Amino acid sequence: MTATKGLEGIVATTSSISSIIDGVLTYRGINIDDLAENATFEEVVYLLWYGKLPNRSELDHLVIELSGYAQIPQQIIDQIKLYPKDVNSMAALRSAVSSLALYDAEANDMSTEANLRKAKKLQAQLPTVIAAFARIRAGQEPIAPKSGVSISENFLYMLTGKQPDKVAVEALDKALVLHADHELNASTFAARVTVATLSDIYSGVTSAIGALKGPLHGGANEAVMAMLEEIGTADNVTNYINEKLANKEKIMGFGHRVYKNGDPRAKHLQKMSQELGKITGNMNWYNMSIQIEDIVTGQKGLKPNVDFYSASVYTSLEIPRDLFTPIFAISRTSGWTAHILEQYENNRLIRPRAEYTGPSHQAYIPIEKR
Ligand SMILES: CC(=O)SCCNC(=O)CCNC(=O)[C@H](O)C(C)(C)COP(=O)(O)OP(=O)(O)OC[C@H]1O[C@@H](n2cnc3c(N)ncnc32)[C@H](O)[C@@H]1OP(=O)(O)O
Ligand SMILES: O=C([O-])CC(=O)C(=O)O
Repeated sequence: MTATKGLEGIVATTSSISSIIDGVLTYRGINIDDLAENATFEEVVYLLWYGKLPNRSELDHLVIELSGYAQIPQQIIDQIKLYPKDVNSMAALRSAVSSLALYDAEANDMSTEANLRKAKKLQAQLPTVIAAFARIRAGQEPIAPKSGVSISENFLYMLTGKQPDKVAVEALDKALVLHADHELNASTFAARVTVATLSDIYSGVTSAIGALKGPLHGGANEAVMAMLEEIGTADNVTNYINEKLANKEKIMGFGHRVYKNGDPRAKHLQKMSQELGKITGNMNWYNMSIQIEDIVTGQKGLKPNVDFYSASVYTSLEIPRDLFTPIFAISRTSGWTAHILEQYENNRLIRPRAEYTGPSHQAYIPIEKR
């Protein structure tokens, strides 16, 4: 038995949800470029769950259904109020989502209908949890979700208490479309491993949130913004990046396990970053990002991934830095739950082997002789 470090190149499951073939990403066979240009997030959520695009009435129904599930139990709000004010936002989300199961009477109902319903509740409630967390730590009361409104609009409304403008809603919605699913990424794999024991969907999504939190995965978008803030202005970019590369440090938001010639999602986020920079009148983050890309791609051949330009996009939307990864989780809940439902449909316990590298033939030494 020989281990493959990081399971690189190992095909661990079949899936009909999303594919990355020759650098092209599709959801249910539809190119991500088409979805980014044309689809709303709810259309993509429907596509991932049901395997086809919704017609008008199916889409309208899903928007109403999701907004109908968006309210979170008072006990979750009370619990968030007890969290330390400076707690890590992904740790808060992980804890709150785990707790949602405690207040769902069908949390352990494993029927297909109950699991789809719980996928909808999770998709609807994550944005409410994150907005409530952000307001509570700022000393404000949480705002209840509106009914009949899209996830993007509702999230920005619950976060700020104001009706968000159309540009912001559309930008967030496109970002959610772009982050919704990505084959067998680490957090989706974590979700599938968890539910393959026939554990419940809340456990699967909680595992996934824990995996997404890390800076080698979803946590990179926040790390990118921390880097941009540390650099400060375009004048400092060259020295900063050259020094990092010389020290063999990783530049967050670059590189990918699967894409070696570039992440097809990055160009959409780059364009959004530029457009939002023009609208807000602050091109600093975009200009710095372009300069960083030139140096990192020029010197290392590494291309930006989905996390790189999403950092400046969310900053232009005035979203606090530590909500970037939770927003990724809002989007990826659609993919996680689609994969969990697919796993249940054709389940087998996921249990690989390890190549043992420890000592062998060791004698047991009685404790008094050690
Ligand atoms: C949504 C997402 O999860 S997208 C990914 C988000 N993560 C990041 O942006 C973090 C930065 N990037 C990385 O750490 C990596 O590129 C990963 C985790 C995305 C992929 O990792 P792997 O496929 O395991 O590649 P690995 O880390 O082994 O890198 C291979 C080589 O490229 C280098 N490299 C990879 N990424 C970077 C980077 N961002 N900056 C500098 N060098 C890099 C490594 O140092 C390594 O060099 P070496 O062979 O000289 O040791
Ligand atoms: O697929 C991966 O390894 C990481 C990624 O880009 C994603 O999850 O969107």
